[in-house]
Amino acid sequence: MDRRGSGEGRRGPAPADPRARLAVPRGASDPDSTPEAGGGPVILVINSGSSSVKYQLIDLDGPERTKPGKIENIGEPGSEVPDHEAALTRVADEVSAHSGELTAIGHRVVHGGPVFIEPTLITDEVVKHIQEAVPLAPLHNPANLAGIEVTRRLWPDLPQVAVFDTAFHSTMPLAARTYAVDHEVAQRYGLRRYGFHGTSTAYVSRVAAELVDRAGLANVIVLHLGNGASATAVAAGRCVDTSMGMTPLEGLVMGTRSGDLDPGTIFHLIRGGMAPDEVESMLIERSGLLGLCGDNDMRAVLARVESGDEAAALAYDVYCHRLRKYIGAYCAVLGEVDVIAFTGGVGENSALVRRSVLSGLEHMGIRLDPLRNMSGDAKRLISADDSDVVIAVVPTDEELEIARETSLVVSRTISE
Ligand SMILES: Nc1ncnc2c1ncn2[C@@H]1O[C@H](COP(=O)(O)OP(=O)(O)O)[C@@H](O)[C@H]1O
Ligand SMILES: CC(=O)OP(=O)(O)O
Ligand SMILES: [Mg+2]
Repeated sequence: MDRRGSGEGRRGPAPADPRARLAVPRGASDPDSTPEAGGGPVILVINSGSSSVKYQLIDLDGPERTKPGKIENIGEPGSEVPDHEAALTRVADEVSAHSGELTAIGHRVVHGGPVFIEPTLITDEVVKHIQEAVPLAPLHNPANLAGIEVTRRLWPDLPQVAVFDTAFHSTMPLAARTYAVDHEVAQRYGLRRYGFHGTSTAYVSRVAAELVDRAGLANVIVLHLGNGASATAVAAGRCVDTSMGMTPLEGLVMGTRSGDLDPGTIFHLIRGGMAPDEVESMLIERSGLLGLCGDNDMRAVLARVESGDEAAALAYDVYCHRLRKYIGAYCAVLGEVDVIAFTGGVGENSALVRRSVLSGLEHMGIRLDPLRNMSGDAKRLISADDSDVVIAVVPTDEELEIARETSLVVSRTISE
């Protein structure tokens, strides 16, 4: 087996007009039909965020899909989209030509709390549990819920499925998911690590394992670097450790979140006069790259580093240092690493970040090929031929993963 593989794994060209394929009539509008009745199941995937709603229609038989849609600036001053109701009504208009073909709606939900360890058909009870997890993901769950509430009203007859970021990490061993705090307090308050970005990590780790011909077997470190950022150690398809914790605040430096810090700093701030809510919003909304240099978009940070800006350079160095530290830690956790996979907006697009993060790790058998690292934005291997560990760029596809999981839940429900 050549663990380094040959390099390119580009997807085939997209059909000229994916909508044309989706226009094939489906049986899903017939209440007695199964997802297979009129062809492949067609899933509307909704990723409802605090200020944006991303959506896509996916026909799993192809898979064919519409262009991803995104409605931004929800509720912001001057925006034509005052709230999630308005945004999702717009989505309904956009997909109305296909609404008769829809089999189900799949929602990204960031925090599943202690209850959900797998994708779940949405009921009132499920909504209640997602609500209970709002304090654990205050940037994400309220927006996810807003999306669910509106689509349940707009499409009352369609099955709706919640696909949780936390689900993939439910296999995390106790030693990795347990905080070393007073046991009774931990029990009473439900303190434990959950981990996030699980849908993306499941997809990327599977593709990465296939890239090295070790499907289901490979040890993979997935670095999901988007607005939120996380590192996960995956052994043979199962999460064994991940950088985010009880909430999506722990771990790496992110666009606006601090990641790891001494909990003592929080008491220091509270004793110094800051209210707990103020500390929380400072740490999740005004920290990370934004807190360090005033920009949370990595492209802007990189442009400023280029022009010699010191604050941006420090922000960049802190970001890369933290990431390098987690890679070292997860090499230790996994013992042997087959692939390090970069994904998310930063991970997929920034050759510079990948280079900075991996520099100095050559003695661990982690060697980047500079040209492969620079070329293109598609799925590919970027390690040097003499690297012991394969390094890969794997564009994430949370939407496809959500569509697949949604379809599985719906099929299972129908056959029960
Ligand atoms: N060419 C690029 N170079 C560096 N960073 C990039 C590039 N393109 C996108 N990004 C970064 O990706 C981030 C968004 O990542 P993405 O995964 O799309 O976010 P989300 O978490 O919202 O899904 C942005 O903050 C931006 O800084
Ligand atoms: C959980 C999380 O951080 O998600 P995102 O990267 O979409 O903010
Ligand atoms: Mg994302």
